[in-house]
Amino acid sequence: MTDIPGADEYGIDLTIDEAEVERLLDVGPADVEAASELSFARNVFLPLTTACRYTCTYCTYYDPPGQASLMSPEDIRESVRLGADAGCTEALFTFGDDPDDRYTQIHDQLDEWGHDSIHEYLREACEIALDEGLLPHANPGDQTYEEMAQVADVNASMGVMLETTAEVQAHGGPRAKNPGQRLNTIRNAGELGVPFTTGILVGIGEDWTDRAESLLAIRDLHERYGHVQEVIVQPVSNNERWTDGSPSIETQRRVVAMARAALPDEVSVQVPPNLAPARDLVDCGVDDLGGVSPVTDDYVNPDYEWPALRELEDIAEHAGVPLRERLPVYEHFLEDGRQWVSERVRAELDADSPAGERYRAVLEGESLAAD
Ligand SMILES: O=c1nc2n(C[C@H](O)[C@H](O)[C@H](O)CO)c3cc(O)ccc3cc-2c(=O)[nH]1
Ligand SMILES: C[C@H]1O[C@@H](n2cnc3c(N)ncnc32)[C@H](O)[C@@H]1O
Ligand code: MET
Ligand code: SF4
Repeated sequence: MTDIPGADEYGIDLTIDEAEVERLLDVGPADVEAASELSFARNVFLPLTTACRYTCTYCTYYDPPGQASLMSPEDIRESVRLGADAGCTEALFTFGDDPDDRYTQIHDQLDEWGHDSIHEYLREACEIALDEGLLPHANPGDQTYEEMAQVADVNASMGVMLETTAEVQAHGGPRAKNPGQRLNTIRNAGELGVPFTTGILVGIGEDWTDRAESLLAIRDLHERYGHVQEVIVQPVSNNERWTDGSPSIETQRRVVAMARAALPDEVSVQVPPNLAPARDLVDCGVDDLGGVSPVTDDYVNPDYEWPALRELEDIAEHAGVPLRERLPVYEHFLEDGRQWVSERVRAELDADSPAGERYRAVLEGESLAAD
């Protein structure tokens, strides 16, 4: 057992070995191997709703009740079409947690469009993306098993950032994220066999021991289910609500090395190239640059523009490794004999359609020239 807040409540029983924590506290950039290639995905970002039950102090994304918006099915279709035309493969749905819970106007709007819940609407949104030629990757924050089960077969992969196992001020107040509930979401994905993205948010008040413990918690869940495809090491970034700054380059180098040392080889370590100094981190074990968009902003961090493909190539060149485009679901999940990908998604990958051709070109490594 651990003392992670909320872990008992959700029946999360992790084995975190003190000696492993100690080992990770000693790891630095010199102790890990640099990756032999860098991957990235081309995505379009769909901020389904700005309503959120939480009020994280670093977050500029959420709007208070009364002001929050909901993308319409027409908005969604227009955005995914733009993305498909620009050669993207991923529809990234990231939005506020349980928005219909606290905001009556969101609930009423969903009701008007014939939906009982945000997850029912998310299902329709994912169907639109699949129809228009993109593979959905949804991160709706915390999800119960039933909620995730409602959308699992229309997603190529899903995600939620663990952020941290510690209780921090930044999540404070009456509407605080609960680490137990986030771990429960990651476990639900494992139970449902959904390829999963998670990560830690660095610089929100956690200490080094918390970072090691968070990474070991992710490793423990991955060891049980084999479903974690990547772990994002995300530095918190300044915005109009958060002015406490980002972690230093030295801290980021050490935490990336710690992530690489904590996780098995098949789990990628991702840094977002718009928020992190990727060039200065590639020798610390980073092997993925995440989803970058040629058509939409990073709505979570709107002040930080996506680098162009050319800049990603520069980062890879600086590291002396090839740059490779990937799909939102990592390739080993497609090859594995287990059913990681639903019939619905598999049909799109195999389809005799322009989208099917685009997906296969990415898998065959023939995509970069198309930019
Ligand atoms: O554009 C962004 N993409 C984010 N992504 C997208 C990510 O870069 C890609 O969607 C995945 O690598 C899959 O291709 C996230 C995905 C998750 O599952 C969890 C958290 C994030 C966080 C961000 C983010 O802040 N901004
Ligand atoms: C989509 C993910 O974006 C992260 N997120 C929210 N606000 C910030 C910020 N200021 N800087 C960096 N990441 C942030 C959260 O961890 C969320 O899970
Ligand atoms: N609300 C979700 C989370 O925090 C996803 C978007 S955050 C801007 O995980
Ligand atoms: S980070 Fe996610 S959960 Fe926190 S307030 Fe922003 S949208 Fe909500």
